[in-house]
Amino acid sequence: MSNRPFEEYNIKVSDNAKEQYKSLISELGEDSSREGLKKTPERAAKAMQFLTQGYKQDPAEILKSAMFEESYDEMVIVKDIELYSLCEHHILPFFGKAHIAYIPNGHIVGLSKIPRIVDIFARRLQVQERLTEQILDCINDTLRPQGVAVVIEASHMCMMMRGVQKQNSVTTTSGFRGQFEKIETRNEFLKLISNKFS
Ligand SMILES: Nc1nc2c(ncn2[C@@H]2O[C@H](COP(=O)(O)OP(=O)(O)OP(=O)(O)O)[C@@H](O)[C@H]2O)c(=O)[nH]1
Ligand SMILES: [Zn+2]
Repeated sequence: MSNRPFEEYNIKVSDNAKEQYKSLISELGEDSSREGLKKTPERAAKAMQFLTQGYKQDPAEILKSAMFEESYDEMVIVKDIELYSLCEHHILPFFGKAHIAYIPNGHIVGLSKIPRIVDIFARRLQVQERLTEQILDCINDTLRPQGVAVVIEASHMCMMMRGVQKQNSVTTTSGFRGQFEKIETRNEFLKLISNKFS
C-alpha cells in the first residue's frame, strides 16, 4: 500500500473507465469525438482516480511512520487544514477546513501526517460526518493520545450549484474523544481555533 499521493499526470486509467466517461458525454447530447472532447474521457477518469486515491492508502500506516516518544502533554492543534472531498450522494465536491487537536500520551506525531490523513479520508466518496469520525478514530486508535478533537467546516457544491442553491451556508461537524469530552478542554480548543486568545 503506497503512502505517496499519485502523480496526477502519470495516473493510468482503464479503457473501461474511459469508455464509461465517453458514453456519459454522448448521453449529455455532446459529440464525444470532437476535438475538444477527444481526450476528455481519459482526463476525467484520471481526475476521478486522483480524487479518490484515498481508497488505496492506509492512514494508520502513515501516522505510525512518524510517531516519536516525547513527554510534552499539552494540546497540539493543527488548524485551517484545507480539504477537498466528494459527497457520496451527488459525486460533487465539498470543501473547507479541518481543525484537529490531540493531547499526547507519551508520543507525538509528525505534524505533516495530520493533513496527510485528512487528505486520505477526504479523497474518497464521503459524507462530512463520516469523514469527521474517521479522522477522529484513526488518530485515537493509532496514536492513543489522552484526547483528540476534530472540527470540519465545509461548503457543499451539491447545495450551491444545484438542489437548494444556497451559496453561503457552511456545515460544521465535530467529534471529541478522551480529555476533549471535558467541557473546559473542549472550550479551550474551540477558543484557540476561533482565534480568540484572550
Ligand atoms: N448529512 C449529509 N448530507 C449530505 C452530505 N452531502 C450531501 N448531503 C445531502 O444528501 C442528501 C441526499 O438527499 P436526496 O433527497 O436523496 O437527494 P436530492 O433529491 O438530490 O436532494 P436535494 O439536494 O435536496 O435536491 C441531500 O439532502 C444533500 O444535501 C453530507 O456530507 N452529509
Ligand atoms: Zn451531495
